[in-house]
Amino acid sequence: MGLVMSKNIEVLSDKNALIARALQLILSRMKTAIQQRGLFTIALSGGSTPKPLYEVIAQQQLPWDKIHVFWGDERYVPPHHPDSNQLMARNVWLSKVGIPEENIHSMPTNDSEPRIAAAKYEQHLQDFFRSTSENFPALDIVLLGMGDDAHTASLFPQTEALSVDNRLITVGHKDGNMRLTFTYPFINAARCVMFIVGGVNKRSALAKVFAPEADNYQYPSRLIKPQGELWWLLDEAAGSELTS
Ligand SMILES: O=C1O[C@H](COP(=O)(O)O)[C@@H](O)[C@H](O)[C@H]1O
Repeated sequence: MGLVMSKNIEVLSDKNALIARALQLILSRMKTAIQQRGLFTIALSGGSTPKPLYEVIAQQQLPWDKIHVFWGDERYVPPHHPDSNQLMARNVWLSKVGIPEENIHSMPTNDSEPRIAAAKYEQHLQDFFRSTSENFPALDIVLLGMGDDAHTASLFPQTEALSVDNRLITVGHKDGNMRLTFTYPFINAARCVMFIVGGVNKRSALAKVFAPEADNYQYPSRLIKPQGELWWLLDEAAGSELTS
């Protein structure tokens, strides 16, 4: 595993400033990716925090045919279920722009066995990136959130998913509910990993994630040490104690 290239922590004044900064970084990395490689790949996070970001991305004039959207995690529910991460992104962003359906790489959730769905999505990624099982593909951006238990994607504290280091996708679970998730080494292979974290309820988890020593299995966001850029974008409510 290579060295972490750069770690950037920014505390923005409020949620609007947080979203504006995330948008600026995404657009800049998108421009570079399209200039250098002809396409831009991004993995989305779910939950509530990124919704206003997706709404504002939908308002941009972008080369949609060159943009490929994946998900870093998904709740194991049908695509129209209110908990579905892809449903939220489709409703506020993807259904509102001219992105080709084949550029939307949603996680499959229709197999009776989530393990089979995880293997299918992994194969889809390997085929798309033309990588091999020894070679983890690098997305241009992996967007992440963080729960108040320090989980990220669907890598929850003290779960088996945290020890999977030889796959791209595995099965996670929260309170007995199954999920699909990128594994931590796959996230770490990205060119840029961007956490977007807001709200006072995230403060104590952030303190543990940034502590010089703490249990990685109790605070899974600590496992994220990408080979490319690492951004922690925080609003004042979440991040003020980190800078004081
Ligand atoms: O369950 C999830 O939660 C995290 C954090 O969500 P937030 O609502 O606190 O922003 C999210 O990053 C993850 O993708 C999602 O499945």
